[in-house]
Amino acid sequence: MKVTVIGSGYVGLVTATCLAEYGNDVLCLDVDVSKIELLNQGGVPIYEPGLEEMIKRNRAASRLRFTSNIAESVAHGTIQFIAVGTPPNEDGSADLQYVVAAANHIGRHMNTYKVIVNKSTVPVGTGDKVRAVIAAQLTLRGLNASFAVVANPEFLKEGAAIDDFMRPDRIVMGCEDETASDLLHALYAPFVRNHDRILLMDIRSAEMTKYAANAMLATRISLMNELANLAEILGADIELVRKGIGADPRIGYHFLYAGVGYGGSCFPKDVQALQRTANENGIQLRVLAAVEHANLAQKSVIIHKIKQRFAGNLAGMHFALWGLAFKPNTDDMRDAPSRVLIEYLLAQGATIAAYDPVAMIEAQRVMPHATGLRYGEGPQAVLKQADALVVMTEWKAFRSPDFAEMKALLSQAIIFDGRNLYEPQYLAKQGFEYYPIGREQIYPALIARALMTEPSEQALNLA
Ligand SMILES: NC(=O)c1ccc[n+]([C@@H]2O[C@H](COP(=O)([O-])OP(=O)(O)OC[C@H]3O[C@@H](n4cnc5c(N)ncnc54)[C@H](O)[C@@H]3O)[C@@H](O)[C@H]2O)c1
Ligand SMILES: O=c1ccn([C@@H]2O[C@H](COP(=O)(O)OP(=O)(O)O[C@H]3O[C@H](CO)[C@@H](O)[C@H](O)[C@H]3O)[C@@H](O)[C@H]2O)c(=O)[nH]1
Repeated sequence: MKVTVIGSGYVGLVTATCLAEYGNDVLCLDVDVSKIELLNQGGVPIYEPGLEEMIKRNRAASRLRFTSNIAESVAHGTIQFIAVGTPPNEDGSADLQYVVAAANHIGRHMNTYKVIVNKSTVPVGTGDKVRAVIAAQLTLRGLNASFAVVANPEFLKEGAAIDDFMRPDRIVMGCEDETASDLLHALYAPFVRNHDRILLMDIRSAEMTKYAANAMLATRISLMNELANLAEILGADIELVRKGIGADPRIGYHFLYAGVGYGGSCFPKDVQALQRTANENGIQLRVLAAVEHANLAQKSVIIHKIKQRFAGNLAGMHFALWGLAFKPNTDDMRDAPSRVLIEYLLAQGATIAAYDPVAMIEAQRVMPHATGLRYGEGPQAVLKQADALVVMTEWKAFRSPDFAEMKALLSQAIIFDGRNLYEPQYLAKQGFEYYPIGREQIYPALIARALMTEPSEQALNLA
Protein backbone atom coordinates (compact mmCIF):
# COMPACT_ATOMS: atom_id res chain seq x y z
CA MET A 1 0.00 0.00 0.00
CA LYS A 2 1.17 3.57 -0.60
CA VAL A 3 1.46 5.38 2.70
CA THR A 4 2.60 8.85 3.68
CA VAL A 5 3.78 9.63 7.20
CA ILE A 6 3.82 13.30 8.13
CA GLY A 7 6.43 13.98 10.82
CA SER A 8 9.73 12.11 11.15
CA GLY A 9 10.15 12.13 14.92
CA TYR A 10 9.96 9.19 17.34
CA VAL A 11 6.46 8.16 16.29
CA GLY A 12 6.64 9.07 12.60
CA LEU A 13 9.96 7.34 11.93
CA VAL A 14 8.96 4.17 13.76
CA THR A 15 5.54 4.07 12.08
CA ALA A 16 7.00 4.64 8.61
CA THR A 17 9.79 2.10 9.06
CA CYS A 18 7.59 -0.64 10.52
CA LEU A 19 5.01 -0.17 7.75
CA ALA A 20 7.78 -0.39 5.14
CA GLU A 21 9.09 -3.55 6.81
CA TYR A 22 5.87 -5.31 5.79
CA GLY A 23 6.24 -4.27 2.17
CA ASN A 24 4.35 -1.01 2.06
CA ASP A 25 5.66 1.84 -0.08
CA VAL A 26 6.22 4.58 2.49
CA LEU A 27 7.14 8.22 2.04
CA CYS A 28 8.02 10.14 5.18
CA LEU A 29 7.68 13.93 5.26
CA ASP A 30 9.20 16.45 7.62
CA VAL A 31 9.28 20.23 7.49
CA ASP A 32 12.64 20.11 9.25
CA VAL A 33 14.87 20.01 6.17
CA SER A 34 18.00 19.13 8.17
CA LYS A 35 16.30 15.98 9.49
CA ILE A 36 15.34 14.90 5.98
CA GLU A 37 18.85 15.59 4.68
CA LEU A 38 20.32 13.49 7.47
CA LEU A 39 17.86 10.64 6.81
CA ASN A 40 18.59 10.77 3.10
CA GLN A 41 22.31 10.48 3.86
CA GLY A 42 21.65 7.32 5.89
CA GLY A 43 21.69 9.00 9.31
CA VAL A 44 18.98 8.74 11.97
CA PRO A 45 18.11 11.82 14.05
CA ILE A 46 17.02 9.88 17.15
CA TYR A 47 18.28 6.88 19.12
CA GLU A 48 15.82 4.01 19.16
CA PRO A 49 17.13 0.43 19.45
CA GLY A 50 17.00 -1.42 16.14
CA LEU A 51 15.68 1.55 14.16
CA GLU A 52 18.85 2.42 12.28
CA GLU A 53 19.28 -1.06 10.77
CA MET A 54 15.60 -1.27 9.92
CA ILE A 55 15.65 2.11 8.15
CA LYS A 56 18.77 1.07 6.25
CA ARG A 57 17.17 -2.19 5.11
CA ASN A 58 13.97 -0.57 3.93
CA ARG A 59 15.69 2.36 2.23
CA ALA A 60 17.89 -0.10 0.37
CA ALA A 61 14.77 -1.93 -0.80
CA SER A 62 13.27 1.45 -1.89
CA ARG A 63 10.25 0.90 0.34
CA LEU A 64 11.10 3.85 2.57
CA ARG A 65 11.87 7.34 1.36
CA PHE A 66 12.16 10.75 2.99
CA THR A 67 11.13 14.12 1.65
CA SER A 68 10.43 17.71 2.62
CA ASN A 69 8.29 18.22 -0.48
CA ILE A 70 4.72 18.61 0.73
CA ALA A 71 3.00 18.27 -2.65
CA GLU A 72 4.90 15.06 -3.36
CA SER A 73 4.02 13.63 0.05
CA VAL A 74 0.31 14.38 -0.32
CA ALA A 75 0.23 12.87 -3.80
CA HIS A 76 1.98 9.71 -2.62
CA GLY A 77 -0.21 7.92 -0.08
CA THR A 78 -3.91 7.16 -0.09
CA ILE A 79 -3.31 6.84 3.64
CA GLN A 80 -1.77 9.94 5.22
CA PHE A 81 -0.60 9.45 8.80
CA ILE A 82 -0.19 12.58 10.91
CA ALA A 83 2.58 12.04 13.48
CA VAL A 84 3.66 15.58 14.33
CA GLY A 85 4.31 16.94 17.81
CA THR A 86 1.57 18.23 20.12
CA PRO A 87 3.67 20.01 22.76
CA PRO A 88 2.09 21.76 25.74
CA ASN A 89 0.97 25.38 25.53
CA GLU A 90 1.79 27.60 28.52
CA ASP A 91 -1.53 26.68 30.15
CA GLY A 92 -0.89 22.95 29.69
CA SER A 93 -3.33 22.48 26.81
CA ALA A 94 -2.09 20.68 23.68
CA ASP A 95 -0.63 22.96 21.01
CA LEU A 96 -2.35 21.84 17.82
CA GLN A 97 -0.56 24.16 15.40
CA TYR A 98 1.50 21.35 13.81
CA VAL A 99 -1.53 19.09 13.39
CA VAL A 100 -3.49 21.94 11.83
CA ALA A 101 -0.54 22.77 9.54
CA ALA A 102 -0.40 19.13 8.40
CA ALA A 103 -4.15 19.17 7.71
CA ASN A 104 -3.74 22.38 5.73
CA HIS A 105 -0.95 20.80 3.67
CA ILE A 106 -3.20 17.87 2.82
CA GLY A 107 -6.20 20.07 1.97
CA ARG A 108 -4.10 22.31 -0.27
CA HIS A 109 -2.66 19.49 -2.33
CA MET A 110 -5.01 16.50 -2.36
CA ASN A 111 -6.92 15.68 -5.54
CA THR A 112 -8.17 12.16 -4.88
CA TYR A 113 -9.67 10.20 -1.96
CA LYS A 114 -7.43 10.27 1.13
CA VAL A 115 -7.62 8.67 4.53
CA ILE A 116 -6.12 11.03 7.10
CA VAL A 117 -5.04 9.02 10.12
CA ASN A 118 -4.11 10.98 13.19
CA LYS A 119 -1.41 9.28 15.28
CA SER A 120 -0.47 12.35 17.27
CA THR A 121 -1.90 12.57 20.78
CA VAL A 122 -4.70 15.11 20.44
CA PRO A 123 -7.62 16.35 22.56
CA VAL A 124 -11.09 15.03 21.92
CA GLY A 125 -12.63 16.96 19.05
CA THR A 126 -9.42 17.32 17.04
CA GLY A 127 -10.74 14.89 14.42
CA ASP A 128 -13.55 17.37 13.74
CA LYS A 129 -11.01 20.20 13.56
CA VAL A 130 -8.82 18.34 11.06
CA ARG A 131 -11.87 17.53 8.95
CA ALA A 132 -12.97 21.20 8.97
CA VAL A 133 -9.48 22.45 8.01
CA ILE A 134 -9.24 20.07 5.05
CA ALA A 135 -12.81 20.78 3.96
CA ALA A 136 -12.12 24.54 4.06
CA GLN A 137 -9.04 24.12 1.84
CA LEU A 138 -10.99 22.00 -0.64
CA THR A 139 -13.77 24.61 -0.75
CA LEU A 140 -11.19 27.32 -1.43
CA ARG A 141 -9.90 25.25 -4.32
CA GLY A 142 -13.44 24.53 -5.55
CA LEU A 143 -12.72 20.83 -5.31
CA ASN A 144 -15.07 18.09 -4.22
CA ALA A 145 -12.56 15.32 -3.40
CA SER A 146 -13.75 12.99 -0.65
CA PHE A 147 -11.71 12.04 2.39
CA ALA A 148 -12.01 10.32 5.76
CA VAL A 149 -10.49 11.29 9.09
CA VAL A 150 -9.44 8.54 11.49
CA ALA A 151 -8.13 8.73 15.07
CA ASN A 152 -5.46 6.07 15.55
CA PRO A 153 -3.49 7.00 18.68
CA GLU A 154 -0.08 5.46 19.18
CA PHE A 155 0.88 3.57 22.35
CA LEU A 156 4.54 2.78 21.68
CA LYS A 157 7.12 3.33 24.41
CA GLU A 158 10.45 4.90 23.58
CA GLY A 159 13.28 2.41 23.89
CA ALA A 160 10.94 -0.44 22.92
CA ALA A 161 9.17 1.35 20.09
CA ILE A 162 9.79 -1.13 17.30
CA ASP A 163 8.62 -4.11 19.30
CA ASP A 164 5.57 -2.18 20.53
CA PHE A 165 4.67 -1.21 16.97
CA MET A 166 5.33 -4.60 15.41
CA ARG A 167 3.45 -6.50 18.16
CA PRO A 168 0.85 -4.11 19.56
CA ASP A 169 -1.40 -5.02 22.52
CA ARG A 170 -4.16 -3.31 20.62
CA ILE A 171 -4.73 -0.91 17.78
CA VAL A 172 -7.29 1.72 18.67
CA MET A 173 -9.08 2.89 15.57
CA GLY A 174 -11.60 5.70 15.76
CA CYS A 175 -13.15 5.42 12.34
CA GLU A 176 -16.59 6.25 11.04
CA ASP A 177 -15.96 5.55 7.33
CA GLU A 178 -16.22 2.02 5.93
CA THR A 179 -13.71 2.40 3.08
CA ALA A 180 -11.13 3.86 5.47
CA SER A 181 -11.78 1.10 7.99
CA ASP A 182 -11.27 -1.60 5.33
CA LEU A 183 -8.02 0.02 4.16
CA LEU A 184 -6.64 0.30 7.70
CA HIS A 185 -7.66 -3.24 8.64
CA ALA A 186 -5.72 -4.44 5.59
CA LEU A 187 -2.73 -2.24 6.45
CA TYR A 188 -2.59 -3.47 10.05
CA ALA A 189 -3.38 -7.14 9.35
CA PRO A 190 0.29 -8.26 9.47
CA PHE A 191 0.77 -6.57 12.86
CA VAL A 192 -2.07 -8.37 14.66
CA ARG A 193 -2.59 -12.09 14.94
CA ASN A 194 -6.30 -11.56 14.61
CA HIS A 195 -8.51 -8.60 14.10
CA ASP A 196 -9.73 -8.76 17.71
CA ARG A 197 -6.77 -6.59 18.58
CA ILE A 198 -8.12 -3.82 16.39
CA LEU A 199 -10.57 -1.92 18.54
CA LEU A 200 -12.90 -0.08 16.21
CA MET A 201 -14.73 2.82 17.82
CA ASP A 202 -15.92 6.35 17.22
CA ILE A 203 -13.31 9.09 16.78
CA ARG A 204 -13.93 10.87 20.09
CA SER A 205 -13.63 7.69 22.14
CA ALA A 206 -10.37 6.82 20.36
CA GLU A 207 -8.95 10.28 21.05
CA MET A 208 -9.91 10.01 24.70
CA THR A 209 -8.53 6.46 25.03
CA LYS A 210 -4.99 7.75 24.48
CA TYR A 211 -5.21 10.30 27.30
CA ALA A 212 -7.01 7.84 29.57
CA ALA A 213 -4.24 5.26 29.10
CA ASN A 214 -1.47 7.70 29.95
CA ALA A 215 -3.48 9.12 32.86
CA MET A 216 -3.96 5.62 34.29
CA LEU A 217 -0.27 4.75 33.94
CA ALA A 218 0.90 8.05 35.41
CA THR A 219 -1.49 7.51 38.34
CA ARG A 220 0.07 4.13 39.12
CA ILE A 221 3.51 5.68 39.18
CA SER A 222 2.58 8.63 41.38
CA LEU A 223 0.77 6.35 43.82
CA MET A 224 3.77 4.01 44.00
CA ASN A 225 6.08 6.97 44.55
CA GLU A 226 3.97 8.28 47.42
CA LEU A 227 3.75 4.80 48.94
CA ALA A 228 7.54 4.52 48.61
CA ASN A 229 8.06 7.75 50.50
CA LEU A 230 5.80 6.46 53.26
CA ALA A 231 7.44 3.01 53.28
CA GLU A 232 10.81 4.64 53.83
CA ILE A 233 9.57 6.43 56.94
CA LEU A 234 7.77 3.36 58.27
CA GLY A 235 10.71 1.00 57.79
CA ALA A 236 8.95 -1.00 55.06
CA ASP A 237 10.53 -1.89 51.70
CA ILE A 238 8.66 -0.65 48.62
CA GLU A 239 10.29 -3.34 46.46
CA LEU A 240 8.69 -6.05 48.62
CA VAL A 241 5.41 -4.16 48.74
CA ARG A 242 5.53 -3.93 44.92
CA LYS A 243 5.88 -7.69 44.61
CA GLY A 244 3.18 -8.21 47.20
CA ILE A 245 0.59 -6.15 45.38
CA GLY A 246 1.69 -7.06 41.85
CA ALA A 247 0.79 -10.70 42.53
CA ASP A 248 -2.85 -9.68 42.49
CA PRO A 249 -3.81 -10.02 38.81
CA ARG A 250 -6.15 -7.07 39.17
CA ILE A 251 -3.05 -4.97 39.87
CA GLY A 252 -0.31 -6.81 37.94
CA TYR A 253 3.46 -6.39 38.11
CA HIS A 254 3.99 -3.91 35.29
CA PHE A 255 4.54 -0.23 35.81
CA LEU A 256 4.80 -0.31 39.58
CA TYR A 257 8.35 0.94 40.01
CA ALA A 258 8.95 3.80 42.41
CA GLY A 259 11.62 6.25 41.35
CA VAL A 260 12.38 9.90 40.70
CA GLY A 261 9.04 10.69 39.08
CA TYR A 262 7.81 10.15 35.56
CA GLY A 263 9.29 12.20 32.74
CA GLY A 264 9.47 12.06 28.97
CA SER A 265 7.53 13.70 26.20
CA CYS A 266 4.19 12.11 27.02
CA PHE A 267 3.03 11.61 30.61
CA PRO A 268 3.78 15.11 31.92
CA LYS A 269 2.15 16.86 28.97
CA ASP A 270 -0.76 14.45 28.54
CA VAL A 271 -1.70 14.50 32.24
CA GLN A 272 -1.81 18.30 31.99
CA ALA A 273 -3.67 18.41 28.69
CA LEU A 274 -6.43 16.10 29.93
CA GLN A 275 -6.93 18.32 32.95
CA ARG A 276 -7.19 21.38 30.70
CA THR A 277 -9.76 19.61 28.53
CA ALA A 278 -11.76 18.81 31.66
CA ASN A 279 -11.51 22.37 32.94
CA GLU A 280 -12.66 23.76 29.61
CA ASN A 281 -15.71 21.56 29.99
CA GLY A 282 -16.44 22.66 33.55
CA ILE A 283 -15.08 19.56 35.26
CA GLN A 284 -12.13 19.05 37.59
CA LEU A 285 -10.05 15.87 37.46
CA ARG A 286 -8.98 15.92 41.10
CA VAL A 287 -7.12 12.61 40.97
CA LEU A 288 -5.03 13.73 38.01
CA ALA A 289 -4.26 17.07 39.66
CA ALA A 290 -2.87 15.08 42.61
CA VAL A 291 -0.93 12.76 40.28
CA GLU A 292 0.78 15.75 38.68
CA HIS A 293 1.43 17.42 42.03
CA ALA A 294 2.94 14.24 43.48
CA ASN A 295 5.13 13.82 40.41
CA LEU A 296 6.54 17.34 40.64
CA ALA A 297 7.43 16.69 44.28
CA GLN A 298 8.96 13.31 43.46
CA LYS A 299 11.37 14.87 40.99
CA SER A 300 13.03 16.56 43.99
CA VAL A 301 13.15 13.51 46.24
CA ILE A 302 16.84 12.84 45.52
CA ILE A 303 17.63 16.51 46.03
CA HIS A 304 16.15 16.29 49.55
CA LYS A 305 18.23 13.22 50.33
CA ILE A 306 21.40 14.95 49.10
CA LYS A 307 20.63 18.10 51.09
CA GLN A 308 19.97 16.07 54.20
CA ARG A 309 23.15 14.02 53.87
CA PHE A 310 25.41 17.00 53.28
CA ALA A 311 23.64 19.35 55.69
CA GLY A 312 22.48 21.55 52.83
CA ASN A 313 25.91 22.87 51.93
CA LEU A 314 26.73 21.71 48.42
CA ALA A 315 28.97 24.55 47.20
CA GLY A 316 32.26 23.18 45.89
CA MET A 317 31.06 19.58 46.00
CA HIS A 318 31.42 17.28 43.03
CA PHE A 319 28.86 14.66 41.95
CA ALA A 320 28.96 11.77 39.53
CA LEU A 321 25.71 11.19 37.63
CA TRP A 322 24.64 7.99 35.87
CA GLY A 323 21.76 8.41 33.43
CA LEU A 324 20.58 11.61 31.73
CA ALA A 325 17.62 10.67 29.52
CA PHE A 326 14.18 10.21 31.12
CA LYS A 327 14.55 6.44 30.87
CA PRO A 328 16.99 3.84 29.50
CA ASN A 329 17.39 2.97 25.80
CA THR A 330 16.54 6.43 24.59
CA ASP A 331 18.31 9.75 24.04
CA ASP A 332 15.13 11.70 24.77
CA MET A 333 15.79 14.45 27.33
CA ARG A 334 12.27 15.91 27.29
CA ASP A 335 11.14 16.43 30.91
CA ALA A 336 13.92 14.13 32.16
CA PRO A 337 14.08 14.14 35.98
CA SER A 338 17.89 14.43 35.70
CA ARG A 339 17.43 18.00 34.47
CA VAL A 340 15.80 19.08 37.74
CA LEU A 341 18.69 17.58 39.69
CA ILE A 342 21.39 19.07 37.43
CA GLU A 343 19.84 22.52 37.59
CA TYR A 344 19.65 22.37 41.38
CA LEU A 345 23.18 21.08 41.98
CA LEU A 346 24.74 23.61 39.61
CA ALA A 347 22.74 26.46 41.18
CA GLN A 348 24.16 25.42 44.58
CA GLY A 349 27.71 25.74 43.25
CA ALA A 350 28.38 21.99 42.87
CA THR A 351 29.93 20.42 39.78
CA ILE A 352 28.80 17.26 37.96
CA ALA A 353 30.44 14.62 35.79
CA ALA A 354 27.69 12.77 33.94
CA TYR A 355 27.48 9.65 31.83
CA ASP A 356 24.62 8.27 29.73
CA PRO A 357 25.16 5.56 27.10
CA VAL A 358 23.24 7.43 24.37
CA ALA A 359 21.88 10.77 25.60
CA MET A 360 25.00 12.90 26.11
CA ILE A 361 24.85 14.69 22.76
CA GLU A 362 21.17 15.45 23.24
CA ALA A 363 21.86 16.56 26.83
CA GLN A 364 24.48 18.98 25.54
CA ARG A 365 21.98 20.29 22.99
CA VAL A 366 19.21 20.93 25.54
CA MET A 367 21.53 22.25 28.30
CA PRO A 368 24.16 24.20 26.32
CA HIS A 369 24.96 26.65 29.12
CA ALA A 370 25.23 24.24 32.03
CA THR A 371 28.56 25.50 33.42
CA GLY A 372 29.94 22.98 35.87
CA LEU A 373 28.46 19.98 34.05
CA ARG A 374 30.83 17.81 32.05
CA TYR A 375 30.39 14.47 30.36
CA GLY A 376 32.53 11.37 30.82
CA GLU A 377 33.48 8.49 28.59
CA GLY A 378 32.04 5.72 30.72
CA PRO A 379 30.32 4.98 34.01
CA GLN A 380 33.59 4.48 35.90
CA ALA A 381 35.32 7.50 34.33
CA VAL A 382 32.86 9.96 35.88
CA LEU A 383 33.34 8.61 39.41
CA LYS A 384 36.82 10.02 39.92
CA GLN A 385 37.00 12.28 42.99
CA ALA A 386 33.21 12.56 43.25
CA ASP A 387 31.70 13.13 46.67
CA ALA A 388 28.79 10.89 45.71
CA LEU A 389 27.23 9.04 42.79
CA VAL A 390 23.62 9.75 41.81
CA VAL A 391 21.77 7.19 39.66
CA MET A 392 18.89 8.66 37.65
CA THR A 393 18.25 6.10 34.86
CA GLU A 394 18.14 2.32 35.11
CA TRP A 395 20.34 1.26 32.19
CA LYS A 396 21.22 -2.45 32.38
CA ALA A 397 24.92 -1.54 32.25
CA PHE A 398 24.58 0.17 35.65
CA ARG A 399 23.14 -2.88 37.40
CA SER A 400 26.24 -4.91 38.27
CA PRO A 401 29.13 -2.48 38.59
CA ASP A 402 32.47 -3.26 40.18
CA PHE A 403 31.83 -1.82 43.62
CA ALA A 404 35.45 -2.18 44.76
CA GLU A 405 36.63 -0.12 41.79
CA MET A 406 33.86 2.39 42.39
CA LYS A 407 34.92 2.77 45.99
CA ALA A 408 38.48 3.40 44.93
CA LEU A 409 37.44 6.07 42.44
CA LEU A 410 34.88 7.97 44.49
CA SER A 411 36.24 10.29 47.13
CA GLN A 412 33.31 9.27 49.38
CA ALA A 413 31.54 5.90 49.03
CA ILE A 414 28.02 7.32 48.81
CA ILE A 415 25.29 6.40 46.31
CA PHE A 416 21.93 8.11 45.87
CA ASP A 417 19.86 5.73 43.80
CA GLY A 418 16.73 7.13 42.15
CA ARG A 419 15.96 3.80 40.49
CA ASN A 420 16.51 1.20 43.23
CA LEU A 421 19.15 -0.72 41.30
CA TYR A 422 20.92 -2.32 44.25
CA GLU A 423 20.18 -4.22 47.46
CA PRO A 424 20.70 -1.97 50.50
CA GLN A 425 22.27 -4.62 52.73
CA TYR A 426 24.63 -5.75 49.96
CA LEU A 427 25.78 -2.16 49.50
CA ALA A 428 26.28 -1.84 53.24
CA LYS A 429 28.56 -4.87 53.13
CA GLN A 430 30.50 -3.25 50.30
CA GLY A 431 31.02 -0.28 52.58
CA PHE A 432 28.71 2.14 50.78
CA GLU A 433 26.33 4.64 52.21
CA TYR A 434 23.27 3.99 50.08
CA TYR A 435 20.11 6.07 49.69
CA PRO A 436 17.48 4.37 47.51
CA ILE A 437 13.77 5.23 47.17
CA GLY A 438 11.31 3.69 49.62
CA ARG A 439 13.78 1.22 51.08
CA GLU A 440 16.24 0.95 53.94
CA GLN A 441 18.66 3.89 53.88
CA ILE A 442 22.23 2.81 54.62
CA TYR A 443 23.66 5.48 56.91
CA PRO A 444 27.30 5.24 58.09
CA ALA A 445 26.31 3.53 61.35
CA LEU A 446 24.61 0.72 59.42
CA ILE A 447 27.74 0.05 57.36
CA ALA A 448 29.69 -0.66 60.54
CA ARG A 449 26.95 -3.04 61.70
CA ALA A 450 26.78 -4.81 58.30
CA LEU A 451 30.54 -5.30 58.28
CA MET A 452 30.47 -6.66 61.82
CA THR A 453 27.79 -9.26 60.99
CA GLU A 454 29.60 -10.37 57.82
CA PRO A 455 31.31 -13.71 58.68
CA SER A 456 35.04 -13.24 58.36
CA GLU A 457 37.08 -15.33 55.96
CA GLN A 458 38.90 -16.83 58.90
CA ALA A 459 35.63 -17.97 60.53
CA LEU A 460 34.53 -19.56 57.24
CA ASN A 461 37.84 -21.43 56.94
CA LEU A 462 37.51 -22.77 60.49
CA ALA A 463 34.04 -24.08 59.68
N1 LIG B 1 7.39 9.90 21.61
C1 LIG B 1 6.57 8.92 21.98
O1 LIG B 1 6.98 7.96 22.62
C2 LIG B 1 5.13 8.97 21.61
C3 LIG B 1 4.35 7.81 21.74
C4 LIG B 1 3.00 7.86 21.42
C5 LIG B 1 2.44 9.05 20.97
N2 LIG B 1 3.21 10.15 20.87
C6 LIG B 1 2.59 11.37 20.32
O2 LIG B 1 2.93 11.41 18.93
C7 LIG B 1 3.15 12.76 18.50
C8 LIG B 1 4.56 12.90 17.94
O3 LIG B 1 5.47 12.68 18.98
P1 LIG B 1 7.03 12.52 18.70
O4 LIG B 1 7.67 12.21 19.99
O5 LIG B 1 7.23 11.64 17.54
O6 LIG B 1 7.39 14.02 18.27
P2 LIG B 1 8.77 14.59 17.67
O7 LIG B 1 8.90 15.95 18.18
O8 LIG B 1 9.85 13.60 17.91
O9 LIG B 1 8.52 14.61 16.09
C9 LIG B 1 7.59 15.43 15.47
C10 LIG B 1 8.13 15.75 14.07
O10 LIG B 1 7.10 16.39 13.31
C11 LIG B 1 7.72 17.37 12.48
N3 LIG B 1 6.69 18.30 12.00
C12 LIG B 1 6.09 19.32 12.66
N4 LIG B 1 5.16 19.90 11.88
C13 LIG B 1 5.18 19.25 10.70
C14 LIG B 1 4.44 19.38 9.49
N5 LIG B 1 3.47 20.27 9.35
N6 LIG B 1 4.72 18.53 8.46
C15 LIG B 1 5.70 17.60 8.60
N7 LIG B 1 6.41 17.43 9.71
C16 LIG B 1 6.15 18.24 10.76
C17 LIG B 1 8.79 17.96 13.36
O11 LIG B 1 9.78 18.64 12.60
C18 LIG B 1 9.32 16.71 14.07
O12 LIG B 1 10.39 16.12 13.36
C19 LIG B 1 2.86 13.61 19.73
O13 LIG B 1 1.51 13.99 19.69
C20 LIG B 1 3.09 12.67 20.89
O14 LIG B 1 2.36 13.03 22.03
C21 LIG B 1 4.54 10.15 21.16
O1 LIG C 1 7.05 1.65 36.84
C1 LIG C 1 7.42 2.68 36.26
C2 LIG C 1 7.33 2.86 34.85
C3 LIG C 1 7.75 4.06 34.30
N1 LIG C 1 8.24 5.04 35.09
C4 LIG C 1 8.64 6.33 34.48
O2 LIG C 1 7.58 6.80 33.66
C5 LIG C 1 8.08 7.55 32.57
C6 LIG C 1 7.48 7.05 31.26
O3 LIG C 1 7.98 5.75 30.99
P1 LIG C 1 7.43 4.88 29.77
O4 LIG C 1 5.98 4.81 29.83
O5 LIG C 1 8.18 3.62 29.77
O6 LIG C 1 7.94 5.75 28.54
P2 LIG C 1 7.26 6.58 27.35
O7 LIG C 1 8.10 6.30 26.16
O8 LIG C 1 7.07 7.97 27.81
O9 LIG C 1 5.84 5.88 27.08
C7 LIG C 1 4.61 6.38 27.60
O10 LIG C 1 4.13 7.46 26.84
C8 LIG C 1 3.94 7.15 25.44
C9 LIG C 1 3.52 8.45 24.76
O11 LIG C 1 2.19 8.75 24.96
C10 LIG C 1 2.89 6.06 25.31
O12 LIG C 1 2.69 5.77 23.95
C11 LIG C 1 3.34 4.83 26.09
O13 LIG C 1 2.33 3.82 26.02
C12 LIG C 1 3.60 5.23 27.53
O14 LIG C 1 4.08 4.11 28.27
C13 LIG C 1 9.60 7.41 32.63
O15 LIG C 1 10.13 8.57 33.24
C14 LIG C 1 9.83 6.20 33.53
O16 LIG C 1 11.04 6.24 34.24
C15 LIG C 1 8.34 4.87 36.46
O17 LIG C 1 8.78 5.77 37.18
N2 LIG C 1 7.92 3.69 37.01
